[in-house]
Amino acid sequence: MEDAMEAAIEFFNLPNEEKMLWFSDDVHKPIRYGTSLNHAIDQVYCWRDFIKHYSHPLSDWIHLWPSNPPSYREKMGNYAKAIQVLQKQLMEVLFESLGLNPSYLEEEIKQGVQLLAVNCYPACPEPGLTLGIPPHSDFGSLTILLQSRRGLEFKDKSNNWVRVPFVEGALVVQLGDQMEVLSNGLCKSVIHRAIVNEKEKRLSIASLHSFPMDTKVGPAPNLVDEENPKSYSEFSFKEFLDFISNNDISKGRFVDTLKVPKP
Ligand SMILES: O=C(O)CCC(=O)C(=O)O
Ligand SMILES: [Fe+2]
Repeated sequence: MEDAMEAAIEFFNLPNEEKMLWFSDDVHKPIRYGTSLNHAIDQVYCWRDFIKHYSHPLSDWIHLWPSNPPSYREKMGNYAKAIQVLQKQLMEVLFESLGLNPSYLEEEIKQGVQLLAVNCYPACPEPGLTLGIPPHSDFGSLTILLQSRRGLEFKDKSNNWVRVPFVEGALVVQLGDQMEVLSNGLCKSVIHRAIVNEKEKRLSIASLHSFPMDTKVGPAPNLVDEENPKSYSEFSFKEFLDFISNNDISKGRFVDTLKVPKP
Protein backbone atom coordinates (compact mmCIF):
# COMPACT_ATOMS: atom_id res chain seq x y z
CA MET A 1 0.00 0.00 0.00
CA GLU A 2 2.85 2.37 0.82
CA ASP A 3 4.59 1.53 -2.45
CA ALA A 4 1.43 2.15 -4.47
CA MET A 5 0.90 5.50 -2.79
CA GLU A 6 4.52 6.41 -3.46
CA ALA A 7 4.19 5.54 -7.15
CA ALA A 8 1.05 7.69 -7.34
CA ILE A 9 2.75 10.67 -5.67
CA GLU A 10 5.72 10.41 -8.03
CA PHE A 11 3.46 10.18 -11.07
CA PHE A 12 1.53 13.33 -10.20
CA ASN A 13 4.79 15.16 -9.46
CA LEU A 14 5.90 14.68 -13.09
CA PRO A 15 5.91 17.74 -15.35
CA ASN A 16 2.58 18.40 -17.07
CA GLU A 17 3.95 17.64 -20.55
CA GLU A 18 4.80 14.15 -19.42
CA LYS A 19 1.40 13.46 -17.85
CA MET A 20 -0.38 14.93 -20.86
CA LEU A 21 1.03 12.10 -22.99
CA TRP A 22 -1.76 10.00 -21.47
CA PHE A 23 -4.50 12.61 -21.78
CA SER A 24 -7.79 11.51 -23.34
CA ASP A 25 -11.50 12.33 -23.14
CA ASP A 26 -12.45 8.91 -24.46
CA VAL A 27 -13.82 6.81 -21.57
CA HIS A 28 -13.22 3.63 -23.60
CA LYS A 29 -9.41 4.09 -23.60
CA PRO A 30 -7.62 1.44 -21.49
CA ILE A 31 -5.37 4.09 -19.97
CA ARG A 32 -6.02 7.78 -19.67
CA TYR A 33 -5.04 10.86 -17.76
CA GLY A 34 -7.67 13.49 -17.19
CA THR A 35 -9.21 16.08 -14.95
CA SER A 36 -12.59 16.60 -13.27
CA LEU A 37 -15.12 13.77 -13.87
CA ASN A 38 -15.77 13.79 -17.59
CA HIS A 39 -13.85 16.79 -18.87
CA ALA A 40 -15.64 16.69 -22.25
CA ILE A 41 -19.14 17.31 -20.84
CA ASP A 42 -18.74 18.68 -17.29
CA GLN A 43 -20.13 22.19 -16.98
CA VAL A 44 -18.06 22.90 -13.88
CA TYR A 45 -14.72 21.19 -13.44
CA CYS A 46 -13.85 19.35 -10.28
CA TRP A 47 -10.60 19.81 -8.40
CA ARG A 48 -9.10 16.50 -9.43
CA ASP A 49 -6.54 14.98 -11.76
CA PHE A 50 -6.56 11.26 -12.34
CA ILE A 51 -4.89 8.47 -14.20
CA LYS A 52 -7.04 5.40 -14.85
CA HIS A 53 -5.88 2.11 -16.22
CA TYR A 54 -7.11 -1.42 -16.59
CA SER A 55 -5.21 -3.78 -14.34
CA HIS A 56 -6.51 -7.35 -14.61
CA PRO A 57 -5.17 -9.67 -15.87
CA LEU A 58 -2.07 -7.61 -15.25
CA SER A 59 -0.03 -9.08 -18.12
CA ASP A 60 -2.63 -7.80 -20.62
CA TRP A 61 -2.27 -4.19 -19.52
CA ILE A 62 0.92 -3.41 -17.59
CA HIS A 63 2.96 -2.68 -20.73
CA LEU A 64 0.53 0.18 -21.47
CA TRP A 65 1.04 1.83 -18.06
CA PRO A 66 3.38 4.77 -17.51
CA SER A 67 7.06 3.80 -17.61
CA ASN A 68 7.85 6.98 -15.72
CA PRO A 69 8.32 7.13 -12.74
CA PRO A 70 10.50 4.06 -13.35
CA SER A 71 9.10 2.04 -10.44
CA TYR A 72 5.44 2.81 -11.29
CA ARG A 73 4.66 -0.47 -13.03
CA GLU A 74 6.23 -2.67 -10.38
CA LYS A 75 4.80 -0.85 -7.37
CA MET A 76 1.32 -0.28 -8.74
CA GLY A 77 1.30 -3.75 -10.33
CA ASN A 78 2.00 -5.50 -7.03
CA TYR A 79 -0.75 -3.51 -5.39
CA ALA A 80 -3.24 -4.28 -8.17
CA LYS A 81 -2.53 -8.01 -7.91
CA ALA A 82 -3.00 -8.09 -4.13
CA ILE A 83 -6.24 -6.12 -4.31
CA GLN A 84 -7.57 -8.45 -7.00
CA VAL A 85 -7.14 -11.38 -4.58
CA LEU A 86 -8.83 -9.43 -1.80
CA GLN A 87 -11.84 -8.52 -3.93
CA LYS A 88 -12.44 -12.15 -4.84
CA GLN A 89 -12.47 -13.09 -1.14
CA LEU A 90 -14.79 -10.21 -0.33
CA MET A 91 -17.21 -11.19 -3.10
CA GLU A 92 -17.43 -14.73 -1.71
CA VAL A 93 -18.24 -13.42 1.76
CA LEU A 94 -20.82 -11.01 0.35
CA PHE A 95 -22.55 -13.74 -1.63
CA GLU A 96 -22.61 -15.94 1.44
CA SER A 97 -24.17 -13.13 3.48
CA LEU A 98 -26.91 -12.85 0.84
CA GLY A 99 -27.65 -16.56 1.15
CA LEU A 100 -26.06 -17.34 -2.22
CA ASN A 101 -23.42 -19.92 -2.94
CA PRO A 102 -20.00 -18.34 -2.16
CA SER A 103 -18.79 -19.56 -5.55
CA TYR A 104 -21.71 -17.88 -7.39
CA LEU A 105 -20.41 -16.29 -10.62
CA GLU A 106 -16.91 -17.48 -9.75
CA GLU A 107 -15.69 -17.49 -13.36
CA GLU A 108 -17.09 -14.02 -14.06
CA ILE A 109 -15.36 -12.69 -10.96
CA LYS A 110 -12.06 -14.28 -11.99
CA GLN A 111 -12.34 -12.78 -15.45
CA GLY A 112 -13.77 -9.49 -14.26
CA VAL A 113 -12.49 -6.01 -14.97
CA GLN A 114 -10.23 -4.20 -12.53
CA LEU A 115 -9.81 -0.51 -13.22
CA LEU A 116 -7.43 1.47 -11.03
CA ALA A 117 -8.43 5.12 -10.67
CA VAL A 118 -5.48 6.96 -9.19
CA ASN A 119 -6.72 10.36 -8.03
CA CYS A 120 -4.88 13.52 -7.04
CA TYR A 121 -6.75 16.41 -5.41
CA PRO A 122 -4.40 19.37 -5.12
CA ALA A 123 -4.71 21.72 -2.14
CA CYS A 124 -7.44 24.20 -3.02
CA PRO A 125 -7.44 27.87 -1.99
CA GLU A 126 -11.28 27.94 -1.90
CA PRO A 127 -12.36 24.45 -0.80
CA GLY A 128 -15.94 25.58 -0.15
CA LEU A 129 -16.46 26.41 -3.82
CA THR A 130 -15.70 23.06 -5.41
CA LEU A 131 -15.47 19.32 -4.90
CA GLY A 132 -12.78 16.78 -5.68
CA ILE A 133 -15.33 14.43 -7.19
CA PRO A 134 -19.10 15.10 -7.25
CA PRO A 135 -21.68 12.73 -5.74
CA HIS A 136 -21.86 9.44 -7.63
CA SER A 137 -21.99 5.72 -7.10
CA ASP A 138 -19.46 3.39 -8.68
CA PHE A 139 -20.71 1.22 -11.53
CA GLY A 140 -19.03 -2.04 -10.56
CA SER A 141 -19.43 -4.69 -7.93
CA LEU A 142 -16.88 -3.49 -5.38
CA THR A 143 -14.54 -0.56 -5.00
CA ILE A 144 -11.54 -0.90 -2.72
CA LEU A 145 -10.07 2.46 -1.85
CA LEU A 146 -6.76 3.55 -0.38
CA GLN A 147 -6.52 7.19 0.69
CA SER A 148 -3.65 9.39 1.87
CA ARG A 149 -5.78 11.58 4.15
CA ARG A 150 -9.41 12.41 4.96
CA GLY A 151 -11.74 13.64 2.22
CA LEU A 152 -14.19 10.88 1.33
CA GLU A 153 -17.84 11.33 2.34
CA PHE A 154 -20.90 9.13 1.83
CA LYS A 155 -24.62 9.80 1.93
CA ASP A 156 -26.49 8.06 4.75
CA LYS A 157 -30.11 6.90 4.80
CA SER A 158 -31.33 10.32 5.98
CA ASN A 159 -29.55 12.03 3.10
CA ASN A 160 -26.77 13.53 5.24
CA TRP A 161 -23.13 13.55 4.21
CA VAL A 162 -20.97 11.54 6.57
CA ARG A 163 -17.19 11.75 6.67
CA VAL A 164 -15.26 8.53 6.29
CA PRO A 165 -12.52 8.65 8.92
CA PHE A 166 -8.96 8.30 7.79
CA VAL A 167 -7.37 5.23 9.36
CA GLU A 168 -3.70 4.69 8.69
CA GLY A 169 -3.15 1.42 6.84
CA ALA A 170 -6.88 0.78 6.26
CA LEU A 171 -8.77 0.24 3.02
CA VAL A 172 -12.34 1.41 2.42
CA VAL A 173 -14.68 -1.06 0.71
CA GLN A 174 -17.74 0.25 -1.12
CA LEU A 175 -20.54 -1.55 -2.91
CA GLY A 176 -21.28 -0.48 -6.47
CA ASP A 177 -24.24 -0.57 -8.86
CA GLN A 178 -23.63 -4.15 -9.99
CA MET A 179 -24.06 -5.38 -6.38
CA GLU A 180 -27.28 -3.40 -6.01
CA VAL A 181 -28.66 -5.00 -9.18
CA LEU A 182 -27.33 -8.48 -8.44
CA SER A 183 -28.77 -8.46 -4.90
CA ASN A 184 -32.11 -7.24 -6.31
CA GLY A 185 -31.84 -4.14 -4.12
CA LEU A 186 -30.95 -5.88 -0.83
CA CYS A 187 -27.61 -4.08 -1.04
CA LYS A 188 -27.45 -0.45 -2.07
CA SER A 189 -24.59 1.08 -3.99
CA VAL A 190 -23.15 3.87 -1.90
CA ILE A 191 -23.37 7.50 -3.03
CA HIS A 192 -20.10 9.21 -2.24
CA ARG A 193 -18.04 12.28 -3.05
CA ALA A 194 -14.62 13.66 -2.22
CA ILE A 195 -14.12 17.09 -0.75
CA VAL A 196 -10.89 19.08 -1.02
CA ASN A 197 -8.89 20.92 1.58
CA GLU A 198 -6.86 24.09 1.75
CA LYS A 199 -3.67 22.72 3.20
CA GLU A 200 -2.45 19.59 1.54
CA LYS A 201 -3.05 17.62 -1.60
CA ARG A 202 -4.87 14.34 -1.16
CA LEU A 203 -4.34 11.14 -3.11
CA SER A 204 -6.57 8.14 -3.43
CA ILE A 205 -6.34 4.89 -5.35
CA ALA A 206 -9.72 3.39 -6.14
CA SER A 207 -9.67 -0.17 -7.42
CA LEU A 208 -12.96 -0.52 -9.30
CA HIS A 209 -14.02 -4.12 -9.82
CA SER A 210 -16.74 -5.28 -12.12
CA PHE A 211 -17.95 -8.25 -14.10
CA PRO A 212 -16.45 -8.69 -17.59
CA MET A 213 -17.12 -5.91 -20.11
CA ASP A 214 -19.88 -7.71 -22.04
CA THR A 215 -21.38 -9.82 -19.23
CA LYS A 216 -24.95 -8.84 -18.45
CA VAL A 217 -25.56 -8.63 -14.71
CA GLY A 218 -29.09 -9.03 -13.43
CA PRO A 219 -30.69 -9.91 -10.08
CA ALA A 220 -29.58 -13.36 -8.82
CA PRO A 221 -32.46 -15.79 -9.58
CA ASN A 222 -32.34 -17.07 -5.97
CA LEU A 223 -33.19 -13.60 -4.71
CA VAL A 224 -36.24 -13.18 -6.94
CA ASP A 225 -39.63 -14.63 -6.08
CA GLU A 226 -43.26 -13.57 -5.92
CA GLU A 227 -42.71 -11.45 -2.82
CA ASN A 228 -39.50 -9.95 -4.18
CA PRO A 229 -40.08 -9.38 -7.87
CA LYS A 230 -37.20 -8.48 -10.11
CA SER A 231 -36.49 -4.80 -9.44
CA TYR A 232 -33.73 -4.05 -11.96
CA SER A 233 -33.05 -4.84 -15.58
CA GLU A 234 -29.75 -6.36 -16.60
CA PHE A 235 -26.76 -4.32 -17.69
CA SER A 236 -23.15 -4.74 -18.74
CA PHE A 237 -20.11 -2.63 -18.00
CA LYS A 238 -19.99 -1.70 -21.67
CA GLU A 239 -23.50 -0.24 -21.47
CA PHE A 240 -22.41 1.80 -18.48
CA LEU A 241 -19.45 3.22 -20.43
CA ASP A 242 -21.79 4.24 -23.24
CA PHE A 243 -24.03 5.92 -20.68
CA ILE A 244 -21.25 7.96 -19.08
CA SER A 245 -19.85 9.15 -22.37
CA ASN A 246 -23.20 10.77 -23.13
CA ASN A 247 -24.55 11.77 -19.70
CA ASP A 248 -23.49 13.91 -16.77
CA ILE A 249 -23.61 11.31 -13.98
CA SER A 250 -23.72 13.96 -11.28
CA LYS A 251 -27.24 14.74 -12.62
CA GLY A 252 -28.62 11.20 -12.52
CA ARG A 253 -27.30 7.78 -11.60
CA PHE A 254 -27.03 5.00 -14.13
CA VAL A 255 -28.44 2.43 -11.69
CA ASP A 256 -31.65 4.46 -11.36
CA THR A 257 -32.29 4.05 -15.10
CA LEU A 258 -32.37 0.27 -14.56
CA LYS A 259 -35.13 0.24 -11.95
CA VAL A 260 -38.20 -1.72 -12.99
CA PRO A 261 -41.38 0.14 -11.98
CA LYS A 262 -43.34 -1.65 -9.23
CA PRO A 263 -46.54 -3.21 -10.57
O1 LIG B 1 -10.98 9.94 -3.69
C1 LIG B 1 -11.92 9.36 -3.18
O2 LIG B 1 -12.00 9.20 -1.95
C2 LIG B 1 -13.06 8.84 -4.00
C3 LIG B 1 -12.69 8.49 -5.41
C4 LIG B 1 -13.84 7.94 -6.17
O3 LIG B 1 -14.97 7.99 -5.72
C5 LIG B 1 -13.66 7.29 -7.49
O4 LIG B 1 -12.54 7.34 -8.03
O5 LIG B 1 -14.65 6.72 -7.99
FE1 LIG C 1 -16.29 6.60 -6.70
